[in-house]
Amino acid sequence: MTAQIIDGKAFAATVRAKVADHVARIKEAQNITPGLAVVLVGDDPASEVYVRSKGKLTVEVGMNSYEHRLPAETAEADLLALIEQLNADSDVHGILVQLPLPKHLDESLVINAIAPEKDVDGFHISNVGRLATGQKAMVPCTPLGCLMMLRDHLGSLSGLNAVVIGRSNIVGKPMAQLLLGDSCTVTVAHSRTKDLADVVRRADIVVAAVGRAEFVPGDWIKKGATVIDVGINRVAAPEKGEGKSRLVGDVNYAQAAQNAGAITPVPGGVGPMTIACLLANTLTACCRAHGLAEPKGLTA
Ligand SMILES: Nc1nc2c(c(=O)[nH]1)N[C@@H](CN(C=O)c1ccc(C(=O)N[C@@H](CCC(=O)O)C(=O)O)cc1)CN2
Repeated sequence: MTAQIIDGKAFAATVRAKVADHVARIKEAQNITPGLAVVLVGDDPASEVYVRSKGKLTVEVGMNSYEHRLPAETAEADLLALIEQLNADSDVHGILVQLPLPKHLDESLVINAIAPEKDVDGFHISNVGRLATGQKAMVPCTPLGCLMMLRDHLGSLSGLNAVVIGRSNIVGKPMAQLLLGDSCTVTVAHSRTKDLADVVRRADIVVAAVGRAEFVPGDWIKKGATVIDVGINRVAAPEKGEGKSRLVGDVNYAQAAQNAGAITPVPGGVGPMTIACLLANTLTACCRAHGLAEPKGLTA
């Protein structure tokens, strides 16, 4: 069997088109433009790229983009004051603080300072609790993107065995909650899971989010399973020339594609869905703030 490729780049483009369509309609009917504020502290090169891309795509879907770039040595009190100001700004419907933050800043304190209804990353403790208890929440973008791709590929997920490898607060735990919400039987596996290979071999859905290059070999994948690879790992690629590198996921793609029914590639799988879902969440936050109907198919 050679797996069907789940093209996250193409799917993300369809999500952004739906967002753009809905934004145009609320602009026309309500004279409201959703606004997203992105805060970048420091000069981490990867974060720079992601923030630039977020700003560009926000404008492309017709929303207002507000970028706040602060120096790496910014005091915590100054960052909290900026968040306070954004919380109070009615033109700003979504606030995102790009992670990771410089070491001297307390990530939890900063995230929990964002008004929960503007927390388009879904990392605020109140959104975490709401998702875990099945209440309306802002849902973290990466797991939301994975869920959208799974629903699009499989239709109903009800009754399927799903394994999430990785238990991070940002991906593993919310992913498990979302799969439970769609009536999967969910196992959350991690580095201390006994007989991990056997656990994965029973799964109809495998979500790999361990952050270790090609950690999951192909012979762990059940025939016909759907594999969602969240990992983005840069590894040396001497075959491309001296000092060159390439991106790989947490799954050995070439091997897994022999067994899986469908699989997301890296790059071009889950990654592009993260930003598409950020835009979807900003639109959702705007609709909730103004008591408007929420966009269909763009939330959990
Ligand atoms: N506040 C947040 N910080 C971070 C998040 C987040 O969701 N919220 N996620 C990551 C970074 N990230 C978005 O911020 C992100 C990562 C990767 C991609 C992506 O499209 N990757 C491409 C490959 C890119 C490359 O060539 O290097 C892909 O997978 O195809 C988008 C967004 C950490 N911080």
